[in-house]
Amino acid sequence: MLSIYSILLLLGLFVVTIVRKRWFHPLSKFPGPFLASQTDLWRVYHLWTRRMPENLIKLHEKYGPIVRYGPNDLSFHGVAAINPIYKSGRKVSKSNFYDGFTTFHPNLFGMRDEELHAKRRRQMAHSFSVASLSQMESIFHRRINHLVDVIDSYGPRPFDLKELLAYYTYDLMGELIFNAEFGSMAAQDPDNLPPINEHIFLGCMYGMLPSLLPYSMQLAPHIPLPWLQDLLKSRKTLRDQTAKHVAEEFAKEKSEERHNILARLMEARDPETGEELTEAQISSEAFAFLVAGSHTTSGTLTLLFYHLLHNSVSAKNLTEELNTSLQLPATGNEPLPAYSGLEMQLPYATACIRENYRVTPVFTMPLPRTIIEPGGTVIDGHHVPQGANVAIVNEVLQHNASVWGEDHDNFRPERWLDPDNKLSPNDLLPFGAGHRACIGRNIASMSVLKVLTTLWRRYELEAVDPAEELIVETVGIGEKKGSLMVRAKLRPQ
Ligand code: HEM
Repeated sequence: MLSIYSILLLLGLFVVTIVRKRWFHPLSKFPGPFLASQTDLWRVYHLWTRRMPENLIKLHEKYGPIVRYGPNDLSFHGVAAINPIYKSGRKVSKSNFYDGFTTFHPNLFGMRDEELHAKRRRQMAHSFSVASLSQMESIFHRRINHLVDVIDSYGPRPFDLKELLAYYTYDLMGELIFNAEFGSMAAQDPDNLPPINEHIFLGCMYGMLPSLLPYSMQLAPHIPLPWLQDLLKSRKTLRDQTAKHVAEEFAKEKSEERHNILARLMEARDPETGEELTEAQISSEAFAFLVAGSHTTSGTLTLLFYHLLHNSVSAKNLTEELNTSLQLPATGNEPLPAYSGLEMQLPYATACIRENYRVTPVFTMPLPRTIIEPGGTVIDGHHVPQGANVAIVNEVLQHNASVWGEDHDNFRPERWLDPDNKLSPNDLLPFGAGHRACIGRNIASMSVLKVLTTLWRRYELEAVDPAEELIVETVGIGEKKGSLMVRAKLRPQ
């Protein structure tokens, strides 16, 4: 039994800890919810609600440009914070949040060692360039034509566009990365898709409780929660499949010319040292591509189609632009136009895509950086001490009324085309910023523009429920809640 003195001592320690964290902590001058200043569990709870970005937007409206949303964590919502947080080189580094994503081997996304990252990025960058991807454009076209065939097969019947886009993206990634046929569009069975968002959820959960790492990762297999065990099993399956595809590619004769990311990575050399990537490194990167690139792209496309299907002005303007600018027969599986130069040719479609990234970005997890500069640094006019974690949640930045106006909640592509109010795409962060920005953005951009133009040009799409309200749920990656049921009619020639 604890004596009364021990209980009083524990109580005293408890109170001292609370007082210290709230009033004597290096971040105590920054406002925020009381509970957030005390425990990381506050953020875990908000992640669990699937509404973290919305809640952070409200907190910024209440507390101003900086919110202390964790004991050692600050969220910023001003454009002026982008450069010091994401573009100041070695003054900051990825925080221990990212350890939640590097379960076995470090990969480009999760690695915190900046030297290692710089080397890996040098080795990989060329494989993701537009020039390199242009040689793989036929893969995009094959996958889009398969999507078109499936939509055609529905005739006047309604179908879930969100689901088809998920199959399209997953199969695209399979062929683009591994030259493999994942077959999800052919099967049209959602159970064939790996639970990628759940992987992200688990990664964010681990990462938001960094003091429990690595115990949480070691304990997880022993926690008898069926959903957790299923998730760990499917994560292992995906990892094993990835390793198998990589091993197969390594076993192939090197003489034949191959155009896929894996083949490119096998040929890749560090331009400074000539060093190659090992099979284990490629395997862990390929796994990360599937996780980082599949649902992000299909989720983005789903939201884009939702906005266009529920916004008659934008829908009409887009139809007009595609009819006049795109020299494409509306029907038939003719070759799709090349990506290069397409954005310039289609300013309205480009504005729609940009506006979708602004109003409903999918990569909504905080992207925290730790200040490593001795003496701290100045962000948006405020001194932040060394050791603090600082982040911008892109949805928070992109719903800052002082930047985007009072109508920031509305999908209005015209805002990007207004010559009197020049907005800068650099003030958006859908793909992050600086040297850790998305390496796969060219793949995503090609997919989004090609799928949008092909489907919109070919079909008159109609939402089954034109009054459906949009709900986005986010587990670090956001997605439209529920299905996106549509009907498609071939446009007249
Ligand atoms: C619409 C689709 C996509 C979105 C919105 C997106 C968003 C992002 C964001 C915001 C980051 C920065 C994370 C940070 O600062 O911590 C990132 C990084 C990354 N993304 Fe993407 N991404 C998309 C598609 C892809 C694709 C298709 C791939 C791969 C095939 C990919 C692979 C990666 C990798 C490897 C990183 C880490 C880069 C580094 O740290 O050097 N992403 N992505």
